[in-house]
Amino acid sequence: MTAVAPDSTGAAGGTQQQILSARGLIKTFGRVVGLDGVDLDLYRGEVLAIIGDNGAGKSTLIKCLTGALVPDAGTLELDGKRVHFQRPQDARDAGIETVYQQLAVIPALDIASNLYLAREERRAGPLGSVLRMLDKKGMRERAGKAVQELGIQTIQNMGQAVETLSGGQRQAVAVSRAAAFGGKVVVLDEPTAALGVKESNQVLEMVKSLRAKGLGVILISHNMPQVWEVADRIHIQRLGGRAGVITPQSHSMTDGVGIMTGAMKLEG
Ligand SMILES: Nc1ncnc2c1ncn2[C@@H]1O[C@H](COP(=O)(O)OP(=O)(O)OP(=O)(O)O)[C@@H](O)[C@H]1O
Repeated sequence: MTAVAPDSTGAAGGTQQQILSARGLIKTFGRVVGLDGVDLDLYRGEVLAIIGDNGAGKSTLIKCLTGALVPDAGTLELDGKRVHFQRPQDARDAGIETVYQQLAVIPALDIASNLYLAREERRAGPLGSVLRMLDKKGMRERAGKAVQELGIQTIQNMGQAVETLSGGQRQAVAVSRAAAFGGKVVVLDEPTAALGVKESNQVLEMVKSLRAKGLGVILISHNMPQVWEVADRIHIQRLGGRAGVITPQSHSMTDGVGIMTGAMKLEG
């Protein structure tokens, strides 16, 4: 399905292919309203940032998009088809990968093994035996290619244990894993929160590479300068609802914070 990105939200201007579309998502926790009817649109080859104050519903929203929570009401379409995710694996199988702040990597395993966690590739055993063997060499080669494609030059050896990597490099492994298998959408929850300036910049460069590969990227962040640097559009959550969608060109950081806190209202 091809949809035209609304001009008011500034997405690249022309026709853009919509990957993900959520309409009227509602999620309550007892009497607490997490989401009160939220719409979200994501296009191919764009970075959509989600910003909002604490408790605005950002995590609840991405959990509903990635199968970690099942919304009480609302619809989700991926590539124009209705999807109903009951668990994270459903979203992953459909092409949505999530990198949480607490990284889903196993420190003691090497990079290639982490990339292929729960997706190990096997090859035929010696002399055509029916026993299939783990294709370690093949996995390392392909892992190296995935990491290289994202422009992560600092990781040299795919056999290196992840626990010996820096924070930024670990994040890079998690993002590579998502990019190598996700195919369509990568969701990053505060990917730079625990990183220094140099490592944060590396992660932002990776985000740009994912976009250049045509993936849709959703980036939750409290770091406004980073959001204004990397996002194509910015979805603002406030009190469980979508307060508006802006772009770094249409609005300043001060405006964004104003909309987040309710000090400023978007027209229309
Ligand atoms: N499992 C839960 N049980 C009860 N209430 C919840 C649960 N998860 C979220 N909430 C509530 O839903 C609302 C939205 O929370 P959410 O975590 O989505 O916000 P957030 O924007 O991600 O906040 P933060 O920036 O602080 O992480 C909050 O009022 C929160 O207390």
